[in-house]
Amino acid sequence: MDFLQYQNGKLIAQGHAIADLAKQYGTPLYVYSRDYIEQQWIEFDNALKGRKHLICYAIKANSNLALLHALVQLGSGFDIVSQGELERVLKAGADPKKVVFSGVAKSVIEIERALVVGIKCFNVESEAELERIQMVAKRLNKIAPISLRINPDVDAKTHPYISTGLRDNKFGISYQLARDVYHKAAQLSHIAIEGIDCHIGSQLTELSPFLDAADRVLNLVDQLKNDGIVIKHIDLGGGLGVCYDDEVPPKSSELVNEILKKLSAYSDIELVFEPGRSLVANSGILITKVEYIKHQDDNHFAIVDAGMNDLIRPALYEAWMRILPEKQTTDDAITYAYNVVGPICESSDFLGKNRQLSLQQDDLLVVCSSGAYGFSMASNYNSHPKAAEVFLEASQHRLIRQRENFDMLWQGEII
Ligand SMILES: Cc1ncc(COP(=O)(O)O)c(C=O)c1O
Ligand SMILES: N[C@@H](CCCC[NH3+])C(=O)O
Repeated sequence: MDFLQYQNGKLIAQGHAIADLAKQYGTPLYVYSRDYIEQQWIEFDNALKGRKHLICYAIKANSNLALLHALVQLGSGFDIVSQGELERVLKAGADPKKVVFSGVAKSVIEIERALVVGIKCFNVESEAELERIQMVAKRLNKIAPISLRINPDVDAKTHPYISTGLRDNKFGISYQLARDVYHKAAQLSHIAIEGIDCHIGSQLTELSPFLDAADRVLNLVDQLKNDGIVIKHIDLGGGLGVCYDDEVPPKSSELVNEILKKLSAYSDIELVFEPGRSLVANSGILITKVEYIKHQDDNHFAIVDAGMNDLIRPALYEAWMRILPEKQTTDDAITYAYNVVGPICESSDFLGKNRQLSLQQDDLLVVCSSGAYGFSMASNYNSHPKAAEVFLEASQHRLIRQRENFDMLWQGEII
């Protein structure tokens, strides 16, 4: 991670000592570099210069309002999957005309709200959803802009839980049916066909699945053109992977360049991307404190104050995330192969296994690459208040979400 390095044996994030951040804000603590996020967004955007385009950041990756506001200021659009996410982007100051709405289960109320605020487009995931949008739009006397999310049946070559473009996945409309559903959409009085969409999965580390999916989408665009159905934008979703360990995913500019080559004959069509992880994962760290060390039989446990309630990726996908000690390990240090485990009463509650570390009680550890699908997937399981979040902005840092207190834990409950 570019913004983390050791100086005089201490871990520093963008000029700030991890130990000082932990002291000021407490642990567990999420810290994000605003500069890093802006840099990723600008690189993506620059690669698309000269082409009509929109980057719709997928806010499920990290939906903190300060982070969203930073992207609003850059001119970003947003990909949302619920009314909660819609309200978040509006609160952060987003232009609804730059918001695309994905997700397989849009309710009547969600559709109504999106129509009232005037979003750019619904990414429709089933024929039944299309009918519902028509029904709601007719009642409100509005025209609903739509894309069909195509399930291209392409193997994203990623973890099965985060693969979304295979025929057995619940997402999108099957490639074989899509043309007929477009014909149906064209007949509906309160539907305006705007685009076509696909998103085949997350943490993709190769270009070929993106290109295969794009081929299938373009094939459909051609067929639809022959049928007299005009597609104004192509949305190729998100999914670009990041380096957690030794992966070498394509850069956003590489992905964009290859896609632009494919789309050279379609220069009048706007290009939309929905990156999430690639913009934010490596902007973020989770700082946690060692509560206890336990050497038992052949096992060495570092029991820390952050668990699967704060960061569920290791428990859910056995995801490997780099863990760095705040104090740099010296050559003569005695190390053990630690399982770094959290406070939660589940055996799957670990942040990392078999990590060679030299540790003592009260030491700090940093879980790298936790800017995406970290806090946004956090829960209050075992009644732990959620962690605080901090933004690093150039040489400053500031709180962007206060640590939850106990009153917040039972807010809304009735005895
Ligand atoms: C529809 C849609 N768009 C975009 C994304 C963002 O994906 P990623 O964070 O892998 O870029 C997702 C999540 O996988 C998604 O479901
Ligand atoms: N939560 C997943 C990514 C899911 C993407 C959403 N479709 C992860 O942490 O890798």
